Amino acid sequence: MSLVLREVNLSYTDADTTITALDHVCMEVSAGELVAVVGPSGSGKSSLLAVAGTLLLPDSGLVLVDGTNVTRLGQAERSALRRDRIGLVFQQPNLLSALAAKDQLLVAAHLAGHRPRDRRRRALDLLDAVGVAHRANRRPHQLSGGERQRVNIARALMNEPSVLLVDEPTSALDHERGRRIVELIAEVTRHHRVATVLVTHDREQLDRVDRVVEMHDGRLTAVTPTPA
Ligand SMILES: Nc1ncnc2c1ncn2[C@@H]1O[C@H](COP(=O)(O)OP(=O)(O)OP(=O)(O)O)[C@@H](O)[C@H]1O
Repeated sequence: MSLVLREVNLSYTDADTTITALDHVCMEVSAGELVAVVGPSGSGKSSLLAVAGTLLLPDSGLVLVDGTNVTRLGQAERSALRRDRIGLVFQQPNLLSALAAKDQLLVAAHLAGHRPRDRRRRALDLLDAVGVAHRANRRPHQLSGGERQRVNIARALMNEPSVLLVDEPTSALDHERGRRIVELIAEVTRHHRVATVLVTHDREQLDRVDRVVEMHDGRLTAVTPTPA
């Protein structure tokens, strides 16, 4: 199992109040599986991704990435694991404004220590796979919103992660472009055998996912099969 959350609890303390964001959350995602997380605003979806992505440590419970218990790792080890095994895609593609599309991917691979020749070939292959090879030399402001999100997805795959965490990737896109991005995420999940968690509020885009889980008040309250 690529990603396992077991009895995960997370709370935020704000002045004199404590907000429970994750309440005994359990989840398992295997390689090549796409799981969607839906739920109302404030239900804990982004907190779930932050914990799964090792950006936040839970108050209690286990988070396993490829069998490694991340809650036992020090900060440097956790950063290395995040860089090497986890791909993150956020709502707004956080691309570097000065760099061309292919260089966004090369920087990610450089930081992970991949050989220059390998990383150049992989970057171009990935841009081709997500449909923007013809935009490889363009900078973010020269790309459409959909193209930026495609580059973002390609970059997240650059270091061959086991786990792909995607937070509302279609919120800045129109319906048709959004649908194509979810299709792309389904394709890369299968092709690259990543365990993908997709947070979305758009229930119309769930026909390409393997499973849907619902969050309410920090709890995973329902697990539904893919709509027919
Ligand atoms: N840094 C923080 N400090 C205090 N409370 C927080 C913090 N981040 C989130 N929360 C609270 O934790 C709860 C869960 O928030 P979270 O962002 O995980 O929900 P969400 O389902 O992703 O919401 P949305 O769909 O609006 O993005 C909410 O009550 C939120 O107000």
